[in-house]
Amino acid sequence: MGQCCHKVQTDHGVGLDGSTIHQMRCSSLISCIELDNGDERDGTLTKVRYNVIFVTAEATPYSKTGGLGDVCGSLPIAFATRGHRVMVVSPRYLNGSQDDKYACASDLEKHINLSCFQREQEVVYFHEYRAGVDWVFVDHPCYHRPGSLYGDEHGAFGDNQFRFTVLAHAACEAPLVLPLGGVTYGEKCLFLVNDWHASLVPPLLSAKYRPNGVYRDARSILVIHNLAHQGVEPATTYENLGLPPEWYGAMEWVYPTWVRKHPFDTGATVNLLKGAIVTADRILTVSKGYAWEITTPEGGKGLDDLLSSRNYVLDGIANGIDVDIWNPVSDKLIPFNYSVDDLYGKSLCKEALQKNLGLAVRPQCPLIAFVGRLDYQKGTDLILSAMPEILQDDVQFVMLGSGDPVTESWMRQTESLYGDDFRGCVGYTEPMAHQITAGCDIFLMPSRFEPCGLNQLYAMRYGSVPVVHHTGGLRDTVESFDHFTDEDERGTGWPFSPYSKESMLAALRTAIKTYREHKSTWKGLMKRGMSKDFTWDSAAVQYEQIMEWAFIDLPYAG
Ligand SMILES: Nc1ncnc2c1ncn2[C@@H]1O[C@H](COP(=O)(O)OP(=O)(O)O[C@H]2O[C@H](CO)[C@@H](O)[C@H](O)[C@H]2O)[C@@H](O)[C@H]1O
Repeated sequence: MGQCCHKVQTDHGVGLDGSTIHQMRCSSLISCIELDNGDERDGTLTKVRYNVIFVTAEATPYSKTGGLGDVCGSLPIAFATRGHRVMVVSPRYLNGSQDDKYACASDLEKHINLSCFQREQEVVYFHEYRAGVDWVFVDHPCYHRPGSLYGDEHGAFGDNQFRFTVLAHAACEAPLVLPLGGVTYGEKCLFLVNDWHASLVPPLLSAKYRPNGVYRDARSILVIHNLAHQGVEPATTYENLGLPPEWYGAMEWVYPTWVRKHPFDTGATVNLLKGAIVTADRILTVSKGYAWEITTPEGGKGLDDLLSSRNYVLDGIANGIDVDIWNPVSDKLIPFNYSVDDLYGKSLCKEALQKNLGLAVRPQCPLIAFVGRLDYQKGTDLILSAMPEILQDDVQFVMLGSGDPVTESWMRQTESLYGDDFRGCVGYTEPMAHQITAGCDIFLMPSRFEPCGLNQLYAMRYGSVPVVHHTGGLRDTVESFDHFTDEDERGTGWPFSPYSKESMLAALRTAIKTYREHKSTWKGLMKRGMSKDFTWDSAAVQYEQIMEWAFIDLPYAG
């Protein structure tokens, strides 16, 4: 650790509850965390310190397929900055091509046997202490294989239930057995379990640990980043989970009759996310809008009744972003830096992007971008169907993403058809994502549903004006601009509704017209977006409130 910028420094001190404080404590109100680049980050200290255990399948910079990785890579650091003791437990994925990401994580030489899948499964823990956070990686041969985190070119891995059952069991043991910095986290901790991959943690606390007198002082919060993925497997796999037989009801989920395949199909499954919804002490989603949507039949993906029945512990907190990584003032991945007070660099970024993509360098031509996973959720079908009409206008359009093979080949075909105006970059790299976000004028995000969405936040921070479907977190984070009523003083973009090609085209046309004909209005939109507070700080304060409530209530005991 480097020298702290403040006066008093207690490196690896001992907290009120006897646990080790790794970060520098500078005064009673400010804490200071050293970041990867050597910079320090200051934060206001929390009033109550918690031992927080994030359990997640992804955490940048180690692993990422989407927004879950971004959130679990940056929110833990925000918590640590506020004075909490924070551990992140995720798998140690080795796929042969990016294994160096774990190079700084050392083997804790702690071999633990976990009881699941009818035998003892041995795991080992690796650990890196970085930016005030204990990053703990669960090592098991099931995480060592080529492909992405959840599958390969043949589809999802067939043993994902096994892989994430192992993760949940290992995460439950970690606070008890790992003396990080010399002291374990202990039983009085708060598990923040993210999505279905980590969802077995709350049932394990309730069914396995608490009846044996362990974790009676712990609490769990389920954070739903995406309800579309629930970890559903045949009911016969229940015995693999390492839970007592009498807890089957908490995990069971029965498909409605119309989905069943044949008359003897009972529809019975085990659903890991459902198990967590039943047993977690609190439930959070990543925006208030999505928290409401998942209690409706349209947005509940079959779990709306259950979620409604737990409405009193359900809440939404919009994500922040890593404002150090996504900062146009200092971003090293973009060719020119700029700020809200000096936007000249943005026009240079646009020029560089046009050159880089082989598009005509035309400063006045509106450049529209889409960056995201090519997935049903992201509404790429709307873009596909509207593209001929979009390109009738004098605009340029760039798409970056990978995923659905049909959309990928459509992107290649469209590029060969509309080579002058359209670029379809199949794949995903961080430098390309940053360059497109900085270089475009209009950022299109027509997601069918969007729990929070990060790309619209990145876009606004980079002065690119979002046009989004009016749903979930997009509705919560993009403030609608209306030049008739707002007199150019409010609004950061154009949310459109309903979900249709026509309404998306109408919003895009308004954006294009504003860009072309109302330059000062456009600048206002850019500047208001860039000036918004996207830091994790306000989200972290809201999380603390939920944690406080979780500890006031008795834990879920069945
Ligand atoms: N092909 C690709 N491969 C790898 N990375 C890619 C990629 N395409 C895009 N990305 C990147 O992944 C992130 C996507 O974040 P989002 O929040 O928009 O969506 P995602 O649906 O993954 O996350 C879910 O979780 C987040 C976090 O809570 C919610 O914001 C969101 O609504 C919810 O659907 C961005 O950093 C983006 O640039």
